[in-house]
Amino acid sequence: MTKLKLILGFFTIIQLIASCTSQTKTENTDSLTADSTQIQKDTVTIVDENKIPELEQRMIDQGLVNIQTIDSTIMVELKYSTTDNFVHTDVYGDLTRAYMQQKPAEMLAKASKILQSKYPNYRLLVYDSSRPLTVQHKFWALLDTVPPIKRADFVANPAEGSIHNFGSAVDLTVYDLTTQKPLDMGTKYDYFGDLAYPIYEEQMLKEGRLTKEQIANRLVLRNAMEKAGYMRIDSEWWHFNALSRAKAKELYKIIE
Ligand SMILES: C[C@@H](N)C(=O)N[C@H](C)C(=O)O
Ligand SMILES: [Zn+2]
Repeated sequence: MTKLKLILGFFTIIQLIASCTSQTKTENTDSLTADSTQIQKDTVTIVDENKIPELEQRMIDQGLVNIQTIDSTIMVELKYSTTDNFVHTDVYGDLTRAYMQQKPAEMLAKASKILQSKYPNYRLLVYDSSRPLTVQHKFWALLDTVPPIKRADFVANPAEGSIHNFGSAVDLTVYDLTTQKPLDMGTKYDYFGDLAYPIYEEQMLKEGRLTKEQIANRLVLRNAMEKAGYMRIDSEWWHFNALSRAKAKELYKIIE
């Protein structure tokens, strides 16, 4: 009997300790939320929403603007700030907002308006905009299986600099609010092959590798961007330049 009491007492103490610990964790979570910080996935990772990431601050200091402050309907999902990209690495860290030089950002807002005036349920979805030169070097080095002459179709040579490095190029698609999905463009973002080339679309259609609908979807994006003054490139349906590389170099400082 005494032995049984002792065992019961022992389990009661263990339960008490366990409940105290979980209460402390809940209290901590509550106070952290009130402080506008977050606990992610119940781990000890604490994100301070008020702290501006170092890369973002550098871009602000260079005069770049958050495109969503110019047009809040533009959607942003920086793929290089995730591992869902062609290098399978998060190369942007805590940068999650998209920045551009003022004029290119205004041109993007114009494209967004043009798109929505024809298709009220469509939104521009930005995958990348300003990109530091250090990241451009990484991309170039990682694609070393492709000869430099062809590689430049997919990743601009860092020796010359990408127009992204001057805050004047954007990678994007069209998002449909009705289906809650991006439009089918025939390839994923950063698919580096013939199927992504706007100049081969007619040929790909004839060969049955792209459908009429996929090409029409690309044209929805391209028409809005070109009407706003953006220029497409031959090799990637998602990439648009606000101005030439020479003009970008003349007007803007490179993002190191
Ligand atoms: C890497 C890809 N998303 C891209 O933006 N390519 C162009 C050519 C660039 O690097 O400027
Ligand atoms: Zn691009």
